[in-house]
Amino acid sequence: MTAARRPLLPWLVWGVAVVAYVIAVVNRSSLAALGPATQEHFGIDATALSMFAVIQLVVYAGLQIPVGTLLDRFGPTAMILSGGILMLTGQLVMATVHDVRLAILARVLVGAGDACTFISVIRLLPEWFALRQLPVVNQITALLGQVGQLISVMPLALAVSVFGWTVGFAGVAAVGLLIALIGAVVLRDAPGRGTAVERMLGRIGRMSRGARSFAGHESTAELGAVAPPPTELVSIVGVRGAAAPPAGFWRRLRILLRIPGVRLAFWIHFTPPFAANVLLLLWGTPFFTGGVGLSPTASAGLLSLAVVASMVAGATLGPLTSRFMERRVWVVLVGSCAVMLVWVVTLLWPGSPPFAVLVVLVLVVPVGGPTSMIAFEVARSHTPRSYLGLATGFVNMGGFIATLIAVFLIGLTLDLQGAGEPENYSLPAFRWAFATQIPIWLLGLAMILLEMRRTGRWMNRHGRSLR
Ligand SMILES: N[C@@H](Cc1c[nH]cn1)C(=O)NCC(=O)O
Repeated sequence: MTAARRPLLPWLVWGVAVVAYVIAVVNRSSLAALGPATQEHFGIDATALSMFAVIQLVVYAGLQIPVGTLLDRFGPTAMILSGGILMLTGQLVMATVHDVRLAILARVLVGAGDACTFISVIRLLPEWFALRQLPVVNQITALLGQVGQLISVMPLALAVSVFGWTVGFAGVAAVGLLIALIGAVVLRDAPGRGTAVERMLGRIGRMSRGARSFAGHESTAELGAVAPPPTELVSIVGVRGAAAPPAGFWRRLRILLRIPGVRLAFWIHFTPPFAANVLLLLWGTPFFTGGVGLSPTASAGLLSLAVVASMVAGATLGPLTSRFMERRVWVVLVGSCAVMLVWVVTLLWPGSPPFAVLVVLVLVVPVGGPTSMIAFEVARSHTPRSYLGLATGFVNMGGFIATLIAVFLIGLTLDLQGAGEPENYSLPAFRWAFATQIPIWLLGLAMILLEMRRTGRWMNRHGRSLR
């Protein structure tokens, strides 16, 4: 095999895009290990502190559709770089202010930059990798983001405690600036397209012009706004209205939502991951310590095991869904049912669930995170190329909406039982609270089955086979 048949540039572009995503995760979780330091720095209570996290999540989820629209207009490189600049500006504000209102503005900027990054990276990959490689590359991308979460928190907490608040956050901003500068000279939307610097100078370099992707197609730069489907992106012909002249935002959204495969992808992102997010983001520690009565150390051990289980599942599911692409929606159904089943067994266990059952719980529930990545594969198979940014953003909202609903219902159910404070936590109260996840799974599973049938009929009509 010649060097020309094994292009290096896709790996280089992917490497820089992944580092940009890891930095986004570092920014996202930069307050995770700094709760007390943040309270002291701004003089705020725990409720105000939790507002930082909630605002950031709401900004992230709320911006997915606008960012997806901009992604289709300006391309992944511009969006990844803009995201990086927004996040580093947010961290510079965080580093320098003492006013809590400005700190909230800083978190809004960080949330907005974060919202630009993941879906842009996911949108970039089909331009550089072959259809069979994508499930693996997508999973490794998400998996490395998790590593970022694991390794970023400690160094930042250490930097803040040794060098102080300002230097710690300015340091994060400096790393972000470095990656943005590297991104400006490495990232390219597709083979044949220039880097950000080349486009600014109006001169596309030789490396960019001669670039080849693993997708086995020549440069897509000369193709029209809507190219043929070289990586199983659906042809525009199959989508009513999409071939019309450039449409406004609402019309584009309506056209997209008429495609059953896109709706199927949304529910695939909605159903499997929320239970893992609920455990890891908020309710894991209160349940294990206040509900089951474990020590904080045992509880932290279980949550760390959950992160490892999620990474192992990602590394396994990538090759599996690449090999059995035609069965990928069944993988989602089986994965979601397994997550629900293990929770039902834990909730119905007579008395306090033994440690072994909790170990099974934290090994199975996190599988939902990587399973939800299949949503992006399904979305890509059903979306015209010029709508793929919007579709990716729309689909990426699914898991976040389900997580916000579950987190809210669990808190509400605890409050309604008078068990909303740590001193009132009890196992029966947590049983009812976690049982509120069941209707969310049932809704998601029912919608997946419904949209699967509709997608099947749509595919028959348009002579397509991959669901
Ligand atoms: N489904 C998650 C990614 C994931 C993979 N494994 C565990 N989680 C997702 O969509 N993430 C979006 C993001 O911005 O990180």
